[in-house]
Amino acid sequence: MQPNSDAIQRLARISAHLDPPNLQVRGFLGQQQLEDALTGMDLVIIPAGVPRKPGMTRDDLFNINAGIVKTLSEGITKCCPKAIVNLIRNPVNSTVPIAAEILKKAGCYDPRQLLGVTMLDVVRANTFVVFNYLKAEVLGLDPREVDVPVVGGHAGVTIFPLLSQVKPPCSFTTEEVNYLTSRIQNGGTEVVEVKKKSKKCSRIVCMSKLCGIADLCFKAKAGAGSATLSMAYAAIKFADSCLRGLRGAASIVQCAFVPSQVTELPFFASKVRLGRNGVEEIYPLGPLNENERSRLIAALNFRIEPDLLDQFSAAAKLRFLIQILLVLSREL
Ligand SMILES: NC(=O)C1=CN([C@@H]2O[C@H](COP(=O)(O)OP(=O)(O)OC[C@H]3O[C@@H](n4cnc5c(N)ncnc54)[C@H](O)[C@@H]3O)[C@@H](O)[C@H]2O)C=CC1
Ligand SMILES: O=C([O-])CC(=O)C(=O)O
Repeated sequence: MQPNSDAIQRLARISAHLDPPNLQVRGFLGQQQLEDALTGMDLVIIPAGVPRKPGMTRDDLFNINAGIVKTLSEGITKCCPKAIVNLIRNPVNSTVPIAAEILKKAGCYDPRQLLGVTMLDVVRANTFVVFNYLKAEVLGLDPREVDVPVVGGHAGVTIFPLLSQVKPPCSFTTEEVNYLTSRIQNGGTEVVEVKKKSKKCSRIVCMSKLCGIADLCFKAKAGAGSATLSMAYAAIKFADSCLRGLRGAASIVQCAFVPSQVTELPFFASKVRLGRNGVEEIYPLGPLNENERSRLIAALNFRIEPDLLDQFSAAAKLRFLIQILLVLSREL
């Protein structure tokens, strides 16, 4: 649904019931109110964009969503150049570099302030690990304490759970690692796709039944879009961490897709420490086991398909996209 101004005002009125009582909720609509919406902001969260349909990859959204990133990033450079930006819109792996180029062009790029939101991968990873074989219960762990770092990016094999670094320490069989990795990497697709009776699905449903969560995650949207409520949860969790960092809280660590020197890729999701300036510290990958080392090589070698390159060249008529091509060619 494209919201009209009534819908926006209704949403703002409903959201005004949220606590704390001094919270102010205001609704803005369209390009003409963009500056009013952005002026003075410390944190800008960008979920606006088109979600994928069954059969699409996140990269298929590039051409549509890149334009929205451009408009909003330009608004940020004008109205709140010091704001921390949380980019949710897909493809995160490409929209973050686009935003970086636009911010650079406007002379207000601070790599500490641009964060692609990969929190949903971590939320999924934590949940799947907790449910998987009821390990948390068996081991007497508090599920809230479980923390699975997910690094790399936010698409397919670039979503890279570090299962050897789960806290509190857990050990997994090779079968469990394969199952969990695939489930975490395909979490978004699980929601987007119409349920198929494939062998893979039956296996996962069967394993889910073992964990008492029979079929909960399947056919969730069944062709009607992508994850919304779990994304809202992840977005709030991540934004809250950014805000606590901005207020000076210590030791706020989350995973995010950020400008990076951890690998040779210019952008990479890692554990980061959040603070008054946004990303204060990017943590190295830490010790990887043999399996993770080989999977990481697969993720780093991830290439865009030739037909996607054609789409990129078509879009390159626009000047900002030419800049992105340069970034992507360096990245890929
Ligand atoms: N980073 C992540 O983990 C996740 C990212 N996503 C991405 O978030 C984006 C939004 O997904 P949903 O919320 O499911 O879609 P949705 O269709 O439910 O909502 C998108 C909203 O964006 C607005 N919008 C569309 N074009 C716009 C424009 N030009 N300017 C301003 N607003 C515009 C629409 O009016 C709508 O309210 C998609 O790109 C999706 O792939 C979704 C889930 C997880
Ligand atoms: O899969 C999608 O299109 C939406 C998304 O990024 C996710 O749910 O992780």
